[in-house]
Amino acid sequence: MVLCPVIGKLLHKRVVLASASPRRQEILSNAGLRFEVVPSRFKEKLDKASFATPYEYAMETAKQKALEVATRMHQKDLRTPDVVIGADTIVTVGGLILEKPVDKQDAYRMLSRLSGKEHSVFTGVAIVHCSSNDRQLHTRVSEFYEETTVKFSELSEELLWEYIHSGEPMDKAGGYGIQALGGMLVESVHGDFLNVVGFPLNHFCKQLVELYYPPRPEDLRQPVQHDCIPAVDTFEDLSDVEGGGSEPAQRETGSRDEKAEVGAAGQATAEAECHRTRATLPPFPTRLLELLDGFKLSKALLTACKLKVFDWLKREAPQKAPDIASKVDASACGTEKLLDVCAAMGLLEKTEQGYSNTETANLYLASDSEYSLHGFMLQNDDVIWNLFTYLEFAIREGRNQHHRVLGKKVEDLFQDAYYRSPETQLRFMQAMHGVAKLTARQVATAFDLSRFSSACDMGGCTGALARELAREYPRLQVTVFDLPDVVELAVHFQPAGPQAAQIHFAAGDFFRDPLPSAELYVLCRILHNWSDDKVHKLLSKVAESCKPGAGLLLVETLLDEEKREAQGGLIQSLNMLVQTEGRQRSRGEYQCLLELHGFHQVQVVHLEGVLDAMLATRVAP
Ligand SMILES: O=c1[nH]cc([C@@H]2O[C@H](COP(=O)(O)OP(=O)(O)OP(=O)(O)O)[C@@H](O)[C@H]2O)c(=O)[nH]1
Repeated sequence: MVLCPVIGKLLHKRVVLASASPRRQEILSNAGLRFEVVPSRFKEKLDKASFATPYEYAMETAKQKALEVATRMHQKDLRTPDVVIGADTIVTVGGLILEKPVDKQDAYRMLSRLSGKEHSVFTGVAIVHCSSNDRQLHTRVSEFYEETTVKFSELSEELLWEYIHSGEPMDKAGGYGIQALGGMLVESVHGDFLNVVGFPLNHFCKQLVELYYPPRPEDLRQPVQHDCIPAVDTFEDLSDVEGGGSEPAQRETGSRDEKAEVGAAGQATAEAECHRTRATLPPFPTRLLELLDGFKLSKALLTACKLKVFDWLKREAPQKAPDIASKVDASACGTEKLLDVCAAMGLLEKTEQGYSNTETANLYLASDSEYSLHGFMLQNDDVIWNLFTYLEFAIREGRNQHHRVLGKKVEDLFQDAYYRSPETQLRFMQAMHGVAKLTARQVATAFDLSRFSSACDMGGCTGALARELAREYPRLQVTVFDLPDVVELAVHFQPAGPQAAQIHFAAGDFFRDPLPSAELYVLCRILHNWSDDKVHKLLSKVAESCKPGAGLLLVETLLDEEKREAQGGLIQSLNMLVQTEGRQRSRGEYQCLLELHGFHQVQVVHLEGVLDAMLATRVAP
């Protein structure tokens, strides 16, 4: 049901939300709006000093975000949207404009400025109506802003840092999310709460009413409240039997009379249709259909990686579809379709001259980039995709599905599945190397580890994390402990450099062989592979090898205790089910495991992305 009937005016139009903000998406879809999401690429770098007021800055940014999307969609030969909505939320305090923090220190600066004070939150909104004539894009912009004042309690340093480490501030204006943990910092709110969250829904509906039902001259003679959303019977009066054209209504005197001239039967049918639509048409299931299409998008991304499309385009760009097709040895028509989808997903740029990589593709999808995830993509395409086709069996049986994919029994997960041939082992190691390189710096710097002089990275694979630990702590000696086959290949992943002397590889099986001695043991994305029994076995071996005061650095994606949030973590749970013998665990579960094995003083830091790091200290037994 659409509460605000004017939202229904947009149901027949192609509406695009030019925003990556999940909050805006949620607010608008809860209001029954059907829309596509195309995040804007407009860089939020307007000169703040050139605006007389902060809200003008927010409105202009919102407008530029929406116009960038409208222009890009029009140019890309996608169908020009009818309406593009852009928004920008800022916080102002003491004459300063605060946007999203760039790092934890920035979040700290913002939140300490807000502590104990009142500040304003402005959201600027732009509604851009688009039309296309002779391939030219025409736009009409309607913009507005909303202000809400929020007062914070005095925040202690401890609370402030705990909040920052939760990771919540990073993608939020002013460094807090009033709708979640940040709500605990707030003493009072004056004005529209949703405006603080990122989208002033009430004002938006009023703006639509103004756009689609501008007051008639006779209304203007009567005392009419223009800032209200009309009551439902007012809307009945205003109902538009055409169900909405692509333009907002340009009400002219007499437009009602024209409707009155419609034949009685026709009017009755149209009214009945209008009532039926309003009463029975449920909100369009945009999100559901996007979820359904998710696997097709993944497969398109994986296929483009497998065909090395991004490698060819990194070498030479722009290139037309037939040229790429001949290089990747594929049909021209199929390649063009794949390239267009990649462009629509924001992985490629499409211009008259041809296709080029976006920055994301150059950074992460080309196989020779420093932070390439190409190996991880291939592992997903060749192994994980197949395992997920048996998800139903995994759910029914409660175990991994390698036996179905491989057609034989798997006794030893790594030897029989991942390392069953030199090719599968290399692909697995390349995948792990890509992910580890991307996250190693955050893991190495999550805590101050300078008190340790030796570390053992258990199952450390190619040594990507060891390298970052060595870089961060020049007096640390790191042993990478992994299976003999892994150690043999790992040298190929180790670049020469000053850290090489700090890193050593030791071959062994951590379930069977003695562990190398160290002051700090690292288990990074290891325990989630194993059953509770094996986790106990491993932790007791680590505990036995530790002297009092030794550390254990555990890195995993932690589930929340109720297993409701952290979509990434919950998907990892399914991933672990189809792929491994283990499972994702919550912070509480890990804390219990650690304490049971004599590791106390557990500290937790949430890292960017989905990982969490826990540091615990071995106490005397
Ligand atoms: O209490 C809350 N305050 C603010 C937010 C979220 O903060 C961001 C504001 O950033 P911006 O307006 O630049 O929007 P982006 O997220 O970068 O997305 P665009 O693609 O639209 O630029 C916004 O997401 C708010 O929702 C919050 O969640 N709580």
